[in-house]
Amino acid sequence: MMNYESGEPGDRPGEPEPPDPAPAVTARALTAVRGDRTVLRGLDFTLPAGRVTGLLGPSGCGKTTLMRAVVATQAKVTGTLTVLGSPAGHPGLRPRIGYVTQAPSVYDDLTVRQNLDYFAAVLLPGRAHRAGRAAAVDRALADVDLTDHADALAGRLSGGQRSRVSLAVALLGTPDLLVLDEPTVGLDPVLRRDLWDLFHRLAADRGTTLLVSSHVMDEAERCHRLLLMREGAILAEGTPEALRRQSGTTTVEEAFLHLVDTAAHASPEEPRP
Ligand SMILES: Nc1ncnc2c1ncn2[C@@H]1O[C@H](COP(=O)(O)OP(=O)(O)OP(=O)(O)O)[C@@H](O)[C@H]1O
Repeated sequence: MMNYESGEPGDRPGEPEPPDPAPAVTARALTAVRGDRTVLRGLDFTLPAGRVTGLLGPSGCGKTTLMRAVVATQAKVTGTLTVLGSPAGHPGLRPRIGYVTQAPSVYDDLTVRQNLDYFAAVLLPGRAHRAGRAAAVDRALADVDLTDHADALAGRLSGGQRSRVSLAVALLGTPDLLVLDEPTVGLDPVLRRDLWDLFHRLAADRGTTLLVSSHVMDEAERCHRLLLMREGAILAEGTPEALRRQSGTTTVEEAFLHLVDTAAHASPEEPRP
């Protein structure tokens, strides 16, 4: 069921890209300090609406911090950050953004369906929404391919299944922006492929904007666009194809390494903050 369903050009990575739509997120001079370290250093980037943007870079480069800034859970952030037309953190954005952290947030002593029922009740309280809640839960279960496990206790699921319950919770409210922190970590290749298919289906069919982090470079090829990060800075931004072409390489991983070398030669003495 997790297949591409749209025939629009550019929906599959590797196909000709249509012009980027208006940005769903725009960051200018985005800086974040954690402890006594400047973790994001004056970032400029955009996330086009209705596209899957991959946020790639080595462990510790600041991917989670950038995501936390976008969903406004990160303290000590400066610069300008506009999300879905409002400043990041605007109360009106809360129901429009889904955020899935690296640690699955599920109740182990509840079944999969009970977990979703609980979060649906928080999102859509009251008797008037009973039918809407049931429909949202059924749809989210189907989205993540867990309908057959709806009555299983969450505590008895595999790691990958638990992550998918977390993702289903984030999908309950039909978010316009979905921010996913390393959602495919530890998954087998088939599940990874199915999840990426789901991400593309959400973008193509529902117009959802997705920001998906990974430190595995081979996932880059699955994205419409990429933000390549290193040491708190954006090294490059563009389609996988454009990044490969600009650096004269055949893979995004080689492009990344080329960009790292180029940056090192451009500023060999640059001090680290
Ligand atoms: N609470 C904190 N106080 C101080 N420094 C922190 C804190 N949390 C994270 N950091 C530092 O901020 C930097 C960026 O961390 P972040 O979690 O954003 O990186 P990441 O790219 O998401 O890493 P990973 O891929 O391992 O999840 C790291 O050097 C980390 O050590």
